[in-house]
Amino acid sequence: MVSHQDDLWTPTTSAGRDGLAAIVARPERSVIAVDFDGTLAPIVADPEQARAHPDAVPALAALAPRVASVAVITGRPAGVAVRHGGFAGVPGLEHLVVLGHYGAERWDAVTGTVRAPAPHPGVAAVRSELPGVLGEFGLWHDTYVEEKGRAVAVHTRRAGDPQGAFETLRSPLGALASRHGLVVEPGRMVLELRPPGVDKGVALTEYVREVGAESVLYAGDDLGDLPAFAAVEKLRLEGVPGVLVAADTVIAELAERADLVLDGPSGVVALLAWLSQVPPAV
Ligand SMILES: O=P(O)(O)OC[C@H]1O[C@H](O[C@H]2O[C@H](CO)[C@@H](O)[C@H](O)[C@H]2O)[C@H](O)[C@@H](O)[C@@H]1O
Repeated sequence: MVSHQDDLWTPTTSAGRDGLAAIVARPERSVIAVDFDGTLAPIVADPEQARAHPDAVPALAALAPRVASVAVITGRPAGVAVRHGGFAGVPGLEHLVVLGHYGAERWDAVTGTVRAPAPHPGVAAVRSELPGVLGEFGLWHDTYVEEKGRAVAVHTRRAGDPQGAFETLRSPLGALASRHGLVVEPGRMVLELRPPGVDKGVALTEYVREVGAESVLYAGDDLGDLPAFAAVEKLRLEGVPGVLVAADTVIAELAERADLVLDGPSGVVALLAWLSQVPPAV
C-alpha cells in the first residue's frame, strides 16, 4: 500500500506506470474520474452524514484546471453527491461533472442542473413491497432503507450482524428486484435495487470519448467500481493509457486489479493534490 506521506506515486504495474506517465506528460488530455463514498468521502454508519474529506474539494479544484476534465462517478443521486461533496460554486470546479446513479444522471457545474431519465416504474413497486420482505426475515428494524429517488438501497451496516444480514437479504432482494425489472447492485454493506442498463464502466467510457481524452485515471473502493476498472482495462487495449486506483483494500478484487492501492480517502486526496502539482516528465 502506498502511504500518503510519499511524494512519489509509483504504480505497481507497468500498465499503471504507462498510464501515470501519460497523465503527467499531457495532463491537459486526461480525464481524472473518482468515486464518492469510500473514495472521496470516508465511510460512516449513516449515509446521510457522509461528507467529502476536508482536503478533497481543494485538491480537486487545484487539479481540474490542469486536466481535460475531473468527473465524480457515483452510485449516489448526482444532486446528493454535489451536496455532500460541497462541489457547487467552487472556483476551479466550474467544469466539474458528476455522473450519479452509476451514470444515469448527470450534473454539470456549468449549468448547475441535473439531467436524468424518467424514473423506472419498478422502483415504486419495490418500495411498497420492501417492508414486507425485510419483515419476513426479521430485518425491518435492523436495516436502513435509503430512498434514492431512482433506486432504493437497503443498508445492513447498522445491523447486529452486518455481513449476516447482507447475505440473508441478497437473494430475496434479488428476486424482488427482478420481479419488477430492476437489478441488485451489491456494495459495502448495502444492496441497492436499481434500474438496469447503465454502470460506471459505460458512464466512464462514454465520458472519456466525449472529452476526447488520451489518458484516464479512475479511483474507487467498492464493487460498483469494478465495471469502471474493466472500462479502463479495455481503453488501455484501445490505446488510451490509464491508471486504476483502489482507495483501500476492503474489496479484494478491486485491490488486486489496481495499479495503486491507497489508504482511504486521505490517500486519494493526497494523490490528487500531488497530480495537481507534479511537473511534467517525472
Ligand atoms: O458509488 P459510491 O459513491 O461509492 O456510492 C455507493 C453507495 O455509497 C453509499 O453507501 C456507502 O457509504 C455509506 C456512507 O459512508 C455507508 O454507510 C455504506 O455502508 C456504504 O455502502 C450510499 O449510501 C449508497 O447510496 C451508494 O450507492
